[in-house]
Amino acid sequence: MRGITKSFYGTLANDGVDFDLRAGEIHALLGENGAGKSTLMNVLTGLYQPDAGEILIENHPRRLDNPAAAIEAGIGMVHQHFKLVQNFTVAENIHLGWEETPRRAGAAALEARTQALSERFGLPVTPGARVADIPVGEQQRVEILRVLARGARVLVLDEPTAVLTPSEVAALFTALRGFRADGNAVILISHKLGEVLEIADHVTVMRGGRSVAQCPAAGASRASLARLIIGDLPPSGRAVAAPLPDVEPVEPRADPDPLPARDVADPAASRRPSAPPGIAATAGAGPSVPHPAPTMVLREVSVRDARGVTLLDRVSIEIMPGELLGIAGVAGNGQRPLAEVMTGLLAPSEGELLLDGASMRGIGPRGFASRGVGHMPEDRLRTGLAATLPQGENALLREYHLPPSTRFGWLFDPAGARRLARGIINAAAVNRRDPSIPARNLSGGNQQRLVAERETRISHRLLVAAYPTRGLDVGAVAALHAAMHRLRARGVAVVLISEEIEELLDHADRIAVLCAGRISGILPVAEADPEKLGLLMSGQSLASGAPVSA
Ligand SMILES: Nc1ncnc2c1ncn2[C@@H]1O[C@H](COP(=O)(O)OP(=O)(O)OP(=O)(O)O)[C@@H](O)[C@H]1O
Repeated sequence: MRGITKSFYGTLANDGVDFDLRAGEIHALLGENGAGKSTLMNVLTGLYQPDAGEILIENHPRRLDNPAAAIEAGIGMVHQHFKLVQNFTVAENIHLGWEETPRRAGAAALEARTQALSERFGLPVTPGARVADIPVGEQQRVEILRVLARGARVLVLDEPTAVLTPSEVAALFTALRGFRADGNAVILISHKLGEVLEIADHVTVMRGGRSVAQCPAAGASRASLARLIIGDLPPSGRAVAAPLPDVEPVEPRADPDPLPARDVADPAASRRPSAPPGIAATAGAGPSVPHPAPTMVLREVSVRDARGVTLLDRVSIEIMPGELLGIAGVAGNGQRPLAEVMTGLLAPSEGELLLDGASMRGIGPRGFASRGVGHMPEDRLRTGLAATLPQGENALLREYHLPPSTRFGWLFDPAGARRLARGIINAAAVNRRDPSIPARNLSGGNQQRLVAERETRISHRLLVAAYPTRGLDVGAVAALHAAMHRLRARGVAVVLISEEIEELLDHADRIAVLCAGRISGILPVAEADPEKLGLLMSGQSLASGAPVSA
């Protein structure tokens, strides 16, 4: 790619980018949120037309007017959000819209062809299974097979490991190495520097819409890559907006209803970050030390979906003030319903949920929010944001009915609302500060930053954060972890749902493990290690190694 320039309504997303890819390499494309990585790849795969610059394939200029033209030229991309038809089988998805699909072929023939492709590329799939019924890791293999089946020689992957378990990551990397050994090339967009060092041959770093460094991966370290990504100086380039000079800093929303003194005998003790009371209690605090009341209690909470399938099965947890509770487990084992129950989006089918000792029955998400419960959902674009609304309105979603968006408790104050929205956007460090930009036009990482700031602001009792660092660059990950610890130090309870054991061991006070909708164990972090957590995640109990009884 030579001198690729692409702007959106005055934002220069790519500014004269040069990018070289060689046959037989895995090339990592790195850069902070909003640096222009996805835009560059969307140009390469024919989704966007560059304003200037050209693409050369084997030294010949090539116009890629649409994704079909890119596929024709041997370039295919697997996006972060999969684009499969959930109700179709794996074989049907592979053959959909493919000109080599034989006419009038029955299901058996398509499945046999799929099986052959699966073996050829070393990507195991179940040809006859419905996509909705297979795990995310397999859905990703289907997406990759779709691209490879069409003869791709360049495979572009956008944060492919964000949704994979460690063993799925290992299997993916084996397949990518095989693809490389056949003389093909892979471009990998990633924020996970450890993985980049493990798999990549070459690295290109983007900053502010420009390509600022290329180097071999051998000899690089996490620290050296992080420095190239964030830079010693503030990010340069016109794609990154300076903070708005006229914006006053906004304070987190104050707790309108602080805990009465009798609930917390010694507020200082209960809110001491280094000694979360949940652990102090199990460590044998004497009977004379009054225990603080838990912030949230789930008692035998079950959730069933409309078809009667059990999503959560008699979950009991107490979350203490100032405690960071990690939730480990393979995604899809009840994380989403658990987060939704804790934030009022789902009502328990059975059991009881208490916040600060009071039943939350019949109280919806807005009631949870106004009592100080924030939620960073796993699906930021569909659940966390109104994608087509301006980012300023998205920033206000939790506070549009409160001052300074309103006066006298009922009168909407447009100037106050604008001030607050701009303050939130600033504090979120979103790279584009114009409040009128639709949320969907922010880069993935910047969408996540906006949700994080909006939700931590209102979390004066509890923050439920599901996979909150997905898509964030190294600097933003550190900022988010710091924000969680600040909440914890103020006595706010934090629930961190993550698939990354390291993240949980580094930040949590206790770790609960979800497996098949049940809590298979809860460990103080001092007693947890990857092996024990792995056993619990697969439904074994720690004592006997036997499966947890149903
Ligand atoms: N369709 C669009 N309309 C308007 N602006 C866009 C559009 N797509 C991207 N942008 C802007 O272009 C810039 C670069 O975004 P891009 O998605 O390429 O970043 P990225 O490096 O992939 O970031 P991330 O790591 O957060 O995914 C951002 O400022 C973004 O807001």
